[in-house]
Amino acid sequence: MSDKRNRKRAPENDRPKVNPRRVAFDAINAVTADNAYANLVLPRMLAETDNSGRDAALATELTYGTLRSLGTLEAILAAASGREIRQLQQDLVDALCLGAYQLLYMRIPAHAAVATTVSLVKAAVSPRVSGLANAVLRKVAAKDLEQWTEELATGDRLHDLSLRYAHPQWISSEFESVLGPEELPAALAADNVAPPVHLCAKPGRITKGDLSRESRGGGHGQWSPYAVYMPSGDPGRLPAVATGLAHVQDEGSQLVALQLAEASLEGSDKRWIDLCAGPGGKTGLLGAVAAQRGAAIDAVEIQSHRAELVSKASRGLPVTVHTGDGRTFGKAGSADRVLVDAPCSGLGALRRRPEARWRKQRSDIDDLVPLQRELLVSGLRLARPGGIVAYVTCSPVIAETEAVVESVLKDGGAELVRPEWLLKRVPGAERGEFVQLWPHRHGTDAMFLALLRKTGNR
Ligand SMILES: C[S@@+](CC[C@H](N)C(=O)[O-])C[C@H]1O[C@@H](n2cnc3c(N)ncnc32)[C@H](O)[C@@H]1O
Repeated sequence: MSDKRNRKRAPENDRPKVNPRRVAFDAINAVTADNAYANLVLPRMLAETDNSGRDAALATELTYGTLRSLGTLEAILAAASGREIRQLQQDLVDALCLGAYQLLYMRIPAHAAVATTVSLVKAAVSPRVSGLANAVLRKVAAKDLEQWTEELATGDRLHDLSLRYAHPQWISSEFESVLGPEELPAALAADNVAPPVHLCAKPGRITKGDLSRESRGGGHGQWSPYAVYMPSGDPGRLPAVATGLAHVQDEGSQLVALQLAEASLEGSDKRWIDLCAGPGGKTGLLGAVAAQRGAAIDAVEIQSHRAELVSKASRGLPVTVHTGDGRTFGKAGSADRVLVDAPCSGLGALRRRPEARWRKQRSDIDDLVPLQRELLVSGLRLARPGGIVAYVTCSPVIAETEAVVESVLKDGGAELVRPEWLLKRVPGAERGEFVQLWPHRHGTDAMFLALLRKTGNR
């Protein structure tokens, strides 16, 4: 076992300097062995080991890149070692994947990648298996990624693409069902590129220009009127973010929230409900828009710690946060606009969460669909006749997007509305009567939106 759990935090001045490969190994091992999330565990480890600048960038590339490519790396390591990868101890697999990633995906010379990984295995796994590590990595180094993926290709198109772009085959298949075969490689490739941080300049609180200057030249977003791209650095350190004038939010998430606010509506427009609000990105943006229009929002979140995040995200805005179940919340017919940003598989945000694709299973989606359906039904119950409901997921998968909407529409009392505002701004976002954004087309997460109008009593 690695000794990471025993490493105590040393006083500031005599903290041990830990090399970036060891930090990456510890982070990868925390993800594979302890189910940690890389984006939470790595920044903490970097801070604890005083790694910053180029060392931190190297540790981040090694950790994120290795985790993203795990399935492909394991397949190559299995072929190179001539054994099932599951037969090896987890720490050794992690170190071998880290070494293979450097050999196949980075421009690190083979002798350096092999030597540093063998040293790491000696120190962090066991000297007994360093010979095995050396032999396996030398075999991996004998071919480049192209040659390995050709060697492991089966001729099954989806299998071969999934291996090449490091996705589980079932995810490739789900994307293909929406996109078709031609665009699939681009969609898979886009998941392997870390996106810039997207900021949202809350309307009426700070301008895009001021936020862009504060974030040292972050460019204006392409689609959302409030988006600023932050090229590098910690957004939490920006005064505008620290004081709540701006927040971190994917541009696609901004667009779908704004589409709810921009949908045309006759009659009263004062009471909005955000039915699945945590952690509060959309509530923060919609709260700022509501403040400008004299409307108010009830934000509902079932998990209390996430409800606290919503309160923080909407400080100073006309938002009341409720910890509760969106399926039973509120009075029927009481809302003018309702957002149902349903819990979903998150397959539209794989580029942000390096390990996520290997953790999810198709059955997770089947488990979510009944809840998604109930939340949408509740959203329609809460809307007044003529009121607007936006059903949103951060996933393009048919079962949790259009299939949910179509099954709810069958019950009557609602009709689809064309999301005009968004479709005019964003070319290539039309998916039948719905919106579908994509990382490879729009540089946003793959957000889905259906806009519905309540036509009668439900
Ligand atoms: C996709 S996230 C929402 C993201 C959020 N709208 C934002 O933009 O930051 C879905 C949220 O719904 C919450 N949730 C799950 N089941 C719920 C329920 N029955 N009622 C209310 N919230 C629920 C989850 O805890 C999660 O925080």
